[in-house]
Amino acid sequence: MNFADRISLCIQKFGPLVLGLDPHIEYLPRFILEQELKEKGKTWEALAQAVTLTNNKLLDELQDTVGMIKIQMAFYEMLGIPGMSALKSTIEHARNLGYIIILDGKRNDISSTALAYARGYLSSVSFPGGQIESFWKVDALTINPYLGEDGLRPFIDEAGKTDKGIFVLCRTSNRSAPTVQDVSGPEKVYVKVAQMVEALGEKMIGESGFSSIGIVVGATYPDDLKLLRTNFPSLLFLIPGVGAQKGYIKSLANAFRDDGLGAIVNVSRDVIFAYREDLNNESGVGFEKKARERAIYYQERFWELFR
Ligand SMILES: O=c1ccn([C@@H]2O[C@H](COP(=O)(O)O)[C@@H](O)[C@H]2O)c(=O)[nH]1
Repeated sequence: MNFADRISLCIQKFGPLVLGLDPHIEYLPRFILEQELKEKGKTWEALAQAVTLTNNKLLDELQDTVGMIKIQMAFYEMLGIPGMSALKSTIEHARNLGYIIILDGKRNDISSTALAYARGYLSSVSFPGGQIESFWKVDALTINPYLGEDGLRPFIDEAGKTDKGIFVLCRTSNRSAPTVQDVSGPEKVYVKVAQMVEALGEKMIGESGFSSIGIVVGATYPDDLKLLRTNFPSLLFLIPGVGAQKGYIKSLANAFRDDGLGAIVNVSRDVIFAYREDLNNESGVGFEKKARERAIYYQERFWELFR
C-alpha cells in the first residue's frame, strides 16, 4: 500500500493529528531530567536519555489516540551523537508501536547529494558487494524545494521504490514566509512549488486519490490553505502551526477533502508539554496523561470540522 493510502487509513482510524516530538530541553519533565543529570552528570548523554525516556512515555500513552508522529531532527542533532542515539531509539520504539513516522529534516541539495539523503532516510545504501537497508527507517521525510526539480527527483524516486512519502515545504507557517514564498512572476513561489510537486508526484497517486508526494502548508495562512486545496486536489498536506503558533483550527476545514481526508495536522509543544499549564506541577509527573488529554481534545476538534 502506498504512503498516501496508509495516511488515509490512519486518519480514518485515529483522526488527522500528528504528534510532534520536539523535545525542547527546557520544557522536559523535571523529574526525568533531574534523575538523568543526577546519574550521568551534566552530559549530553543525560540530556539525550531524558529525551528518550520522555518520548517513550508519550508514545506508550498516546498509542490508541494518535497514529502518526513527526520527529523534529533539530532537537536531536543539537545533542550530538547521544542525540542521534535518542533519535534512533525513538524511531524504533514508535515503529514497534505501529506509528507512521515522519522525519522533519527539511533536507535537500544538488541531486547527487540529495540522493544520499534519500537513500539514508527512505530506501537503502548500496556499496561494492552489497546493499543495506536505510539506518533510520522512517515513513516520510520533509524536504525543501529551493534547488528545483533535479533536487526533488532523487527523493521521489527513492520514496517510489519503497512506498515512502515526502512532504515538500510549500507555504510554511512562520511570519516571514511571504518574503520569499510570495515573490511572484506569473505565479507566487509557493504556488509554483505546489505545481512542481503535483507534476512530479502524479505517478504516486494511490487509491485514496492522493499522492505520496505532499506539501507542508501552515495553519497560520488559512486563505492559502484554501487556495491550495482547491487547486491541487491530489496533494496531501502536512499542516504545522496549530497550538503554540496559534494557527486557526476552524479554517482547517478548507484543507480537507469533503470526506475528511487529504490533510494531517502536526501539534508539538501544545500537546507534549501541555502539563506546563498546571503551575502546581513543577516536577512534570503525569505529563504524558496531560498530553493524552490534549491529543484527544485536538482529535475531537478536528472531527467537529466535519459535523
Ligand atoms: O512551516 C513549518 C514547517 C515545519 N514546522 C515544524 O512543525 C513543528 C511545530 O511545532 P509547534 O510546537 O507545534 O509549534 C516544529 O517542529 C516546526 O519546526 C513548522 O512549525 N512550520
